Amino acid sequence: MIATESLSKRFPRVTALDRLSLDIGPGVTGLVGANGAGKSTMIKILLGLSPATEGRAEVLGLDVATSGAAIRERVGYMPEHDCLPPDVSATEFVVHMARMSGLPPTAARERTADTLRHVGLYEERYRPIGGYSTGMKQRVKLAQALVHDPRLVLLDEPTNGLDPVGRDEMLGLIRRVYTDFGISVLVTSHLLGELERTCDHVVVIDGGKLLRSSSTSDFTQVTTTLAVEVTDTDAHPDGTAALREALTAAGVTFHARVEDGMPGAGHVLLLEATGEETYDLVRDTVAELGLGLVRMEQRRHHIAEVFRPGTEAATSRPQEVPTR
Ligand SMILES: Nc1ncnc2c1ncn2[C@@H]1O[C@H](COP(=O)(O)OP(=O)(O)OP(=O)(O)O)[C@@H](O)[C@H]1O
Repeated sequence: MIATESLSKRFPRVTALDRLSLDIGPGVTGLVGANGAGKSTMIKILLGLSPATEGRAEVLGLDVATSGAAIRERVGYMPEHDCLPPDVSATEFVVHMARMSGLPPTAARERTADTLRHVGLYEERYRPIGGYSTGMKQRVKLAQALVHDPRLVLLDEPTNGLDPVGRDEMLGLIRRVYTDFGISVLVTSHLLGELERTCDHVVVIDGGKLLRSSSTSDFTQVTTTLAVEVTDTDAHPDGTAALREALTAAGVTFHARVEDGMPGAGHVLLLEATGEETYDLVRDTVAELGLGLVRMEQRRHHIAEVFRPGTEAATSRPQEVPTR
């Protein structure tokens, strides 16, 4: 879908992209990086809107340096910033964009109705955009990127400004763009956690340089860390401490860090599992102490660790890439 070779973009005072070589196939790909990492610059180059300083890039087999117009016919683009006219309705705007992409009037109207329905805009689509919420505006921006039935869409920070529910809905929509319509997606974000759930492949850039490009499952392989949470009892008012003591005596190694557990339960102990026998030992020790086992789970790596090598990100909340 997208291939770049030693792609660089230098502005007078900053190198936005530094010899980036990438090969992105079909599916949903996340382009992750802190603010200023070079994500928007990359998208503009891929659309043929901004020339690279060095290197080359191809989108759908077309050279960005010479085939910008042909690329923009086949690729949808959702820009980061608000670019919607406040005085027209979503229907009028998206029909206009469909016509601009070359669709005849009837097809443009039909495709607009379908696309707005798919992004979850119904009766509101006849009201002026100026009165829309941020979430509705983001949906209109997504609809205009999809209306001409492209093979690939480039979405620049589509979850920006959305609350957690709106963000989840937008991520679900993005996933369906590929699963339901077969349109591949390149989506940028500075929130690592959200792309972990949505993307098949993740590309991480920092200061214009490629940090890592892997399938999401490679990023999130299981670790040898076991998280265990138990309840307190009358006999053991601090069940977590009792379990820790018993397991330490049995030779189990613990991570220095503990986490807060569920309300009413203790802390979450993080221990090193050497194999199946560690699970058995934990289960038997919990039973011997008469504690309640709230959870015992093998931890997975999180994409956030790319930015904090050697640590284990234990949260499932979206994690912001540290700003440099
Ligand atoms: N037209 C320009 N002239 C000069 N510098 C620019 C220009 N466009 C971008 N830059 C710089 O290039 C770097 C990368 O910017 P870019 O907008 O691509 O980052 P980003 O990862 O998309 O971040 P954000 O999400 O904040 O837009 C930044 O340091 C930015 O200031």
